[in-house]
Amino acid sequence: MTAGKPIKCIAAVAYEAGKPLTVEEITVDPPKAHEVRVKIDYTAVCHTDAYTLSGVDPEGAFPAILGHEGAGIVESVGESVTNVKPGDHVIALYTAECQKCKFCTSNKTNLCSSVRATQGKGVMPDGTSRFHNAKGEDLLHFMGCSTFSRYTVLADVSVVAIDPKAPLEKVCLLGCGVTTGYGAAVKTANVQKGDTVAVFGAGTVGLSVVQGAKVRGCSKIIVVDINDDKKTWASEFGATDFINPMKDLKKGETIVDKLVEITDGGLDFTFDCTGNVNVMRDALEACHKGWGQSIIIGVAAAGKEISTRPFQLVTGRVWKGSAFGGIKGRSEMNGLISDYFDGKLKVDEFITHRRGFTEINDAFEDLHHGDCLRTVLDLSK
Ligand SMILES: NC(=O)C1=CN([C@@H]2O[C@H](COP(=O)(O)OP(=O)(O)OC[C@H]3O[C@@H](n4cnc5c(N)ncnc54)[C@H](OP(=O)(O)O)[C@@H]3O)[C@@H](O)[C@H]2O)C=CC1
Ligand SMILES: N[C@@H](CCC(=O)N[C@@H](CSC=O)C(=O)NCC(=O)O)C(=O)O
Ligand SMILES: [Zn+2]
Ligand SMILES: [Zn+2]
Repeated sequence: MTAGKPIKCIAAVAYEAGKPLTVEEITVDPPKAHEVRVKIDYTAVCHTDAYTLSGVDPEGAFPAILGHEGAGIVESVGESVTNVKPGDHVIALYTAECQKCKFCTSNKTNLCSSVRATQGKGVMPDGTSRFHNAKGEDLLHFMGCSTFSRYTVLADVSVVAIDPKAPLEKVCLLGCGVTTGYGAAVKTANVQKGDTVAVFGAGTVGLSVVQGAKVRGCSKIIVVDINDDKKTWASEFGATDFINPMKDLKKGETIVDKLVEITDGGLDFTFDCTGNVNVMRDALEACHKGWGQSIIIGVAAAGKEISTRPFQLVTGRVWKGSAFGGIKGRSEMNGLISDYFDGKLKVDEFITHRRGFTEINDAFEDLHHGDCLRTVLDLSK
């Protein structure tokens, strides 16, 4: 009934950096060729949404509809869409997978170039927006997803159909945080049985690295976080040790000294899940000489740069990065859903808060409290 027509629906609009979102009625245009319109049922708020809203994202532009950790049901598709159909249950993918570009066919990366340039400018691949406010002004898209709207339009390469038995109110988390951390451990780093691992930052991303390391049988999984309240979670997700650098170090001792001491020379793998460039340096320098690898996952603000003595790299430590855990969304998401059904991948455990969509600004507040991993918003409320 709605196919081919504009839809009026509720959305949360970020009009200005650093200001609360405005929940209001917007108009969502029908999908054009190679586009899909999705009714979003559930979305979580990721730290990256808060990062962009704060104004420190070099790609952040306003007014925009943020949100990228969402799941819903396809309402209609534009011409030439073959990978999904109306009624399919889908997860939005901020890392597209066209399966044709130089990146997708390289078998070296999950980064896809098909829509990334326009995605970074907040528009659809044809350079225009599908969102308009009541004044008729265009609203920008975000990360190719814009899940903070009851209806959104995505490029077909940015959508994956999933097993309809998967509960959308839970697996929406596979749209970012859980997949990112888990994939960073099992794909980007490809940690192995017996490896030693340190994870800096015990949010959803860091704790998902921990569960990946546990699945692979790593011998030591050390979580480093400045908040003691994260200790119980760390242990529940599989950490063997927890260090709070604010209180667990001797006078004059650094976190690098401590980690190197308790691991007989340093770790096989470390992961930054904080976005703090000083932590990124510590994570690299805590790696074992000769082979230790440090994976940067955290997103740092505009203008921030990483540094270390080149000698750290000369002597065999490796700095790597990971986006969306190295996971190719369209090819590999259903594998993660199977792991979830088989009890190998924890997802539900990250949902500490649930709210109606109109409470979205409270969900951003939740992020700043130590008792929150993810708040899932119900778009029907
Ligand atoms: N590369 C990618 O594909 C992706 C990157 N990200 C990025 O990953 C990072 C983590 O995301 P998420 O887990 O959602 O975020 P959270 O904010 O939930 O987790 C970060 C954790 O790090 C802790 N922390 C802060 N400073 C330090 C420090 N100096 N040393 C140790 N721990 C510290 C925080 O403690 P406290 O709560 O007390 O501040 C918090 O527990 C973010 O930067 C996010 O933008 C997210 C998804 C995908
Ligand atoms: N826009 C930022 C970069 C933000 C960033 O690094 N995003 C991550 C995902 S964060 C998800 O919560 C990512 O996958 N980056 C790869 C990409 O292609 O965007 C900036 O310009 O610094
Ligand atoms: Zn995210
Ligand atoms: Zn591609």
